[in-house]
Amino acid sequence: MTATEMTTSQPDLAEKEERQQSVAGDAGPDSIPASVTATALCKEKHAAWSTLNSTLRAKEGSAAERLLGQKAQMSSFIFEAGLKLPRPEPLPEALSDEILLAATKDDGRDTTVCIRVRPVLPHEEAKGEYPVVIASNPGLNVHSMDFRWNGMSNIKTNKYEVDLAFGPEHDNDVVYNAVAKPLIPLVLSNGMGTLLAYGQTGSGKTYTMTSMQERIATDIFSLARQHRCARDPAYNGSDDTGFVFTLCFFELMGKQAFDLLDDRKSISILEDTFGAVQIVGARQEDVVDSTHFLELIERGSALRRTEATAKNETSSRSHAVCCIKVRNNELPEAEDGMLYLVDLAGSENNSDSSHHNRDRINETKEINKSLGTLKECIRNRSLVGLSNNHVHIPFRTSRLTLILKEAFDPLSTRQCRTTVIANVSPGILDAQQTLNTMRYIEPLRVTLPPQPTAVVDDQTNPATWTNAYLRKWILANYLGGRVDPNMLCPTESGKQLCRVPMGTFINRCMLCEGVDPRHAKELYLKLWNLLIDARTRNRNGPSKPAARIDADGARKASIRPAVPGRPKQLAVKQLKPGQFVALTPDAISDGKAPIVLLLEKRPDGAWVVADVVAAENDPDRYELLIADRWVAHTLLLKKLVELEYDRKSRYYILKNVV
Ligand SMILES: Nc1ncnc2c1ncn2[C@@H]1O[C@H](COP(=O)(O)OP(=O)(O)OP(=O)(O)O)[C@@H](O)[C@H]1O
Repeated sequence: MTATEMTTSQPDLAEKEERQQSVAGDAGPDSIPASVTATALCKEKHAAWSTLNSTLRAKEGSAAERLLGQKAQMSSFIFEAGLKLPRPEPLPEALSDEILLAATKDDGRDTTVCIRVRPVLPHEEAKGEYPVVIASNPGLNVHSMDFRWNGMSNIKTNKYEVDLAFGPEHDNDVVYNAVAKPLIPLVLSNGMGTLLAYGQTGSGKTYTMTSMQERIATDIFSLARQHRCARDPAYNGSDDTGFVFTLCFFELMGKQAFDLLDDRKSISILEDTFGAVQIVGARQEDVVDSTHFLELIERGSALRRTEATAKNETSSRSHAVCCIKVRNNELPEAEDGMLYLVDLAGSENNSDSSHHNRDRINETKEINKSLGTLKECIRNRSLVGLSNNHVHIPFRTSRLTLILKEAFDPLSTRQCRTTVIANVSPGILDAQQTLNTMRYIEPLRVTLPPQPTAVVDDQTNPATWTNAYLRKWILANYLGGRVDPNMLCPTESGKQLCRVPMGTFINRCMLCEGVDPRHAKELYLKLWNLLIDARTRNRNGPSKPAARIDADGARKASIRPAVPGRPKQLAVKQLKPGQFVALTPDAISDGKAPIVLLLEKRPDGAWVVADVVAAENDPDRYELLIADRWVAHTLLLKKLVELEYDRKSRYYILKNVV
């Protein structure tokens, strides 16, 4: 107890004793009634508590001030230390071809991870802010202060590897040509391209995304014209390119979505029974030319919700999704190409959001949660090819990842490419947030093991072909090399090309001069015949005849020789598409697919089926591999089984054997 505390507390004690005596002692005529004394005591107690509270509050206040003072000291210390850093070397303004080639090389990955460091802004420079984030391709160096437990500190350089790093010297054209422009040909040939701008609030996401949108608005029409020119020598360069572009623009805030082309009307993001994602109620505008495209983007951007944050006066507090659908009128059966341009909401850390009210704190939590799910989906999608175990991709957890589902779905038959541009502020005061951004994006860049180049397992099985062997086969096998592999399969392996739908395949072939749809279809069927032969061989053993597909598309079943006297297993007339059927034991060659899903009955009575395999970690649950199709003779089909789809685990569960 301190001296001052002693002086204030001793009279209190004396008074208390005196009072206790008067309450407990002889109650004389002028003594205070017990009830009155109790009230007085309560009042006094209350007064003592409030004194104590105000003393504590004063102490808290001075502690907070002291903390603020320490923080200010720390900032100036960081600035001083930053000023001692060597000035970064200016980077060349254009990225060399070598760097671009290395970043876009075919290494089997569907995701490109880039970083963009914006310049120090004039108001930051006025405050003495100093750049400590330096792009040095293909990586990034972040200098940060490292504080030790003993009070010592030094400057630490954190190195990160990315596919491409853009510095303040690189303008929007350099960024666009390297990351966004390559997505347009993919989308025109029915693929799906996704461009995501990620980063801390105020790091330049909207600046980057707006400039990408402006350039895409011009180039998508000119590239469509070029495509038409290459296909049709009689084309006169008119606006009728055969492609129809439809745009919708909306923002996502937690579980809510608002249409930015229709006065922020509330819309719904739903998955239909076929698993396709529908944006219900959103206005979809057919875009006629670049001016119209830009007008729509401007209209939508003006309606985005913004709030002031610690780092940005007009921070976007939502994910803005601009979706461009490309329909090819010449090939109506092909899937529509999709281009998603997503300006993600700015990530904020705890200190940035410390002055927010409850709603804003919840909003920040929602944003960070959806960004976490996005990261998990991108990373797990890259891990699918690396692991033998089932890799869970939680794309249904947030609306954003549900919309981009196809980019993460390993069973997607479309060619997909995702590019993430992580934006960072260059200053020393943002170094911690920059490190957080790097920690977020670094795991997205999964390095795949080197693909075998010269070794082809089985020259008669396209599923085992590398891209190099596939190219060789196309050049050697088809029309004296008229189909250009750069158009048909720039990066795909044999297995990936077999997953491309027929419409898309034909569309890609027709981009080559002198190839008509009939030739393209023949090539598609030739590849599929090889694949079906190989699959059937694997299943039935080497001596069994294989399934065939005729030029008119009709499949002939692989005929498994009937075993004499074998009892009839199943009333084949009962069979309908959509039923699950267990196979006979000798049909299950490797024990992997005990059950199949009936897809389509061929004219000769055989069935096109898809494999249903037991989950790796749970033999009672099954997974449908819709892309693994083959033709099964009815003699291979043993019993009807009932499988129930469990939405929660996304597996099928065996209910009953009929
Ligand atoms: N590469 C750049 N060159 C010049 N200025 C830039 C660059 N990147 C960003 N800026 C400027 O930085 C400021 C913040 O950028 P922007 O609004 O795009 O940030 P943001 O990441 O979208 O922020 P938020 O998430 O809060 O919306 C703007 O004034 C913008 O003009």
